[in-house]
Amino acid sequence: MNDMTLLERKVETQDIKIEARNVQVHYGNTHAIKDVNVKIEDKTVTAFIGPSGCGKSTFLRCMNRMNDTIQACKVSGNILLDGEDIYDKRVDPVQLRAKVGMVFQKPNPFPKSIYDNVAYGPKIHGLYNTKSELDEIVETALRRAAIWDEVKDRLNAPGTGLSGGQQQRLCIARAVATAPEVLLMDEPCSALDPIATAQVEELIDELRQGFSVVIVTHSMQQAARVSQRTAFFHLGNLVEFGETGHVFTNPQDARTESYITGRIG
Ligand SMILES: Nc1ncnc2c1ncn2[C@@H]1O[C@H](COP(=O)(O)OP(=O)(O)OP(=O)(O)O)[C@@H](O)[C@H]1O
Repeated sequence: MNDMTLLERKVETQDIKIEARNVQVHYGNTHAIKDVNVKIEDKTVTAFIGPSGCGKSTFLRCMNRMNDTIQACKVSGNILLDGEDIYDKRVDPVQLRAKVGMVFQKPNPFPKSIYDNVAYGPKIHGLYNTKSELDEIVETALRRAAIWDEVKDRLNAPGTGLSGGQQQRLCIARAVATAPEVLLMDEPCSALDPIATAQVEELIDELRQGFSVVIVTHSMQQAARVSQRTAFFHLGNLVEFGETGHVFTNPQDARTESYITGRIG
């Protein structure tokens, strides 16, 4: 990794999209997230890194209340989206997840056509009036996910018939179709080959023009390639958070240094 390239890749400070205040997560007796405070910027890619089991996915799932579906999971503290607490009783988690979309580790298209995979969200959220408006939403989402040219002639074919990398870009199109403001990605490339990984990484860089993107990754190279901010978690603590170049070349905490130099993890 080229230190200078990383240090030179400065980013402007953007508006804060998500702010976590004193967030704690327990699964029964397991204290998975310990008093985490962090500000996630808009139009920025933030990478969550850290050893297995440190709480990266748990914290990611807090940001669109995916943990609500896990009975043993208890979340406390506040997570604010544009200043509004997403755990407020008045917030509908289904509406929230349209605003804060998620892409999972394994591509998981619905057993439906390519078109219907992307149209699903706009349909349940009533985001269009006419069929031609829906067609446009589907095309725009597929273009944003850099897969339109590969699927435009077979929109009625099943999504599950695409290659792994294409399926993952279809899932990104599905998430993008509800016009989210934040895109959460939990190891989105771990099931992909190097070419598909490179395509998705390029796409992540484009998506940040329109969204705040948060990505969990086991690959420090990937974090360095795609993100402008990096958060290092260790045993449920957010140990270090800052500009990616600085976290990788000049870590402030000995635990971060040990991890990035391969001594822990
Ligand atoms: N559904 C669950 N039920 C009980 N404990 C859980 C559950 N999910 C996660 N945990 C525990 O919470 C802690 C954090 O797990 P989490 O999956 O968030 O870590 P991670 O950093 O994403 O790990 P990995 O990199 O291996 O995916 C671990 O101790 C894990 O065993």
